[in-house]
Amino acid sequence: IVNGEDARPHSWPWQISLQVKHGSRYHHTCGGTLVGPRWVLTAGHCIWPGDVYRVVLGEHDMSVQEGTEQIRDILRIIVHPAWDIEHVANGNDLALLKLDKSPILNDSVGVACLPAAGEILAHETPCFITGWGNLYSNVTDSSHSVCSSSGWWGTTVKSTMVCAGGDVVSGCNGDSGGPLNCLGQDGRWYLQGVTSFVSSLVCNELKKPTVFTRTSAFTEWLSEVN
Ligand SMILES: CC(C)c1ccc(NC(=O)[C@@H]2CCCN2C(=O)[C@H](CCCC[NH3+])NC(=O)C(F)(F)F)cc1
Repeated sequence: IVNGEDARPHSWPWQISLQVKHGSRYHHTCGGTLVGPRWVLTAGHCIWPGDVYRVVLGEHDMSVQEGTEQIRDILRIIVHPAWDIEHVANGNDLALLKLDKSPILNDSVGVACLPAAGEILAHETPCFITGWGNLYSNVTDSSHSVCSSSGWWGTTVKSTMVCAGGDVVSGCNGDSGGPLNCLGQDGRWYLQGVTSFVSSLVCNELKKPTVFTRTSAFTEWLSEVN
């Protein structure tokens, strides 16, 4: 996250760290969100065939064993069938991870709410991008019409995506797959987006806000799996 700030520990209890195994060690590669007792939603572009992953929940400071961490192996990886790493602009940048067993839900580990099918964010809805990605870049979404205009992302941004953040705060590498957390009318936080891409020049490039996969466009696919 560029121009972000340290979160109060465990204030986003559904935020997970997706870790990839290199040799005998695991390291953080992407964010993700616990969306069910045994299901994590992340970005399709985080998954590389042949790699071994694990999920760490209840994490805050990665350099310290805080006692709240829960580590789970992954039983099954379901990448969205229409995701194509060669065509990021087509969208569908999603993957569902089935955990070998449910984590213990407590103050540090919780499940995020999913929005209703087709729900479109009201402008100025309070949203936060969270993650352990690169630092140095509180966000408002830019409307689809602005975000897909020329000078901005143009036709790269599809209606199955949502833009938020931008020239100040943005997601950055390592935040991939993490949540766009937005406050609902009921006072609950909703997973409105899954961090997909930023400018390849600089994470918080003007008129290139962070682009998220809009979860409300994938309600059907998300409900299919269990
Ligand atoms: C759709 C096309 C015009 C396009 C738009 C933006 C990019 N951005 C990028 O490549 C920048 C540079 C580092 C990784 N990155 C990204 O945006 C990667 C996804 C890359 C997938 C494609 N290789 N995503 C992230 O860093 C993010 F934002 F999720 F945290 C690449 C291609």
